[in-house]
Amino acid sequence: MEKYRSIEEIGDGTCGTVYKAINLETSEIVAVKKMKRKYYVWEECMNLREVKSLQKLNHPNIIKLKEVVRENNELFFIFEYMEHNLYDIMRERQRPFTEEEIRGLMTQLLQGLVHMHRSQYFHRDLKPENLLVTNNTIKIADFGLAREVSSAPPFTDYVSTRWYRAPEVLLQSSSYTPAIDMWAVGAILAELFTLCPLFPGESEIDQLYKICCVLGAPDWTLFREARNVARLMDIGYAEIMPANLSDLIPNASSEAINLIKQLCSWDPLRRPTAEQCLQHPFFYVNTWIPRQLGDPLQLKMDNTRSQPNLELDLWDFSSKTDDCFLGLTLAVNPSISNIEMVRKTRSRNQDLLFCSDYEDEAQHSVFWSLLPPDHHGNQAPVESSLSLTFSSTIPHSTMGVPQSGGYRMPSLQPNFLTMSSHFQQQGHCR
Ligand SMILES: Nc1ncnc2c1ncn2[C@@H]1O[C@H](COP(=O)(O)OP(=O)(O)OP(=O)(O)O)[C@@H](O)[C@H]1O
Repeated sequence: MEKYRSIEEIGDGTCGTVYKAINLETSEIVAVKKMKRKYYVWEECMNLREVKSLQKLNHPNIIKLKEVVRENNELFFIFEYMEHNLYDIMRERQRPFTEEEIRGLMTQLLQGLVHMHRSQYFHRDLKPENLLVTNNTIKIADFGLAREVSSAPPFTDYVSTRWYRAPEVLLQSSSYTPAIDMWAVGAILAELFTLCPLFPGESEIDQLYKICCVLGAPDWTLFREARNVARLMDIGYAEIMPANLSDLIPNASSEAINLIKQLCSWDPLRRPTAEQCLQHPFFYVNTWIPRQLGDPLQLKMDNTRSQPNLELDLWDFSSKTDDCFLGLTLAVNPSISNIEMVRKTRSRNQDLLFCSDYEDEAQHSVFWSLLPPDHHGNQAPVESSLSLTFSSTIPHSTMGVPQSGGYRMPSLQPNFLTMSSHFQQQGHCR
């Protein structure tokens, strides 16, 4: 890692800490993700989903993995650097995005997804934090959970961010499809309009409940797992009527509302693919006349937007060794359900998101706050240091000698480096 000097820490995720760094040989600014767990053998690194998937995915809207370096049993991913993530952009935003801006972002996201799904991968953890943005270009990042479509179910090792989690995953279906990414796209699309998450569940049950409040109860004749909703939530789910999405997202055009509705379908089979989305009229609207914002719900510009907790599904924890999260010791348990059922009063409308009528009583509504609370072995001796370069634009260092444990991929060019503690000396790495 001696050719990289870290500049600042820019992200701290579940699997790794991300630093902005400079390549001293080329002066290129990069993002270095230092994985939190140790990696003692090179094969283990190359089996990581992030490596396996990104190595195959080459698209302008998918983050580029330039190099993988293992040094002192620590693993570093070198990515192209992006200036922002969509979460920060939304949090800091003072005014809503225009529909034109949203179209631009969504088109790119969908194009990246078309490529990913066509390449037989699905992401499984799409969320605003994993969408990186520089100069209006958006790129999908964090492939730590990516899976091959063809890989055999059951998929029991799923760890994703609750607010963007598809109902079939919440309902513990063990064989889900790329349609779970499309659900997340629907939730992100809605959020781009309101700058607030559409389904800010505080626990898995609360998550399902909030989905019910917006979509209404699922039709179990069409969607097999739907009957679990009633069992899990201990409610007569048939009584929950859908909310009017146009009330929840008053600044969205009818085309946008229609697309969100399709993407956020209970039944994964009803969700459009990324390719189909790009054909949706939402992407062909030239002019749009904003609707009157006279609804009880006013769009709340909320800069104190919080992050969802990341949950580890500990009872379903995979025994597979290639999962980056196996090294984690931190588990955040789902918080208890905190559904607030209040009477619909004008005075609270600014802070509350209207959800749906409840139990057929017109004056009763279910709300949740638009201002959720903030929550959001011994070291083995040094044996080798090596890296793989994924981009031909990076000059290869030829220092050092190949180690016997070195792993060579047919399509990649190994780039062996001498061991160095230079990167760690910057005081950023743990
Ligand atoms: N290439 C990059 N350029 C700039 N910032 C980045 C880059 N990659 C990641 N980041 C920042 O670091 C954060 C964490 O990165 P990443 O999601 O890859 O880590 P993680 O440990 O897998 O996180 P998670 O907890 O979401 O699984 C991102 O949300 C983003 O803000």
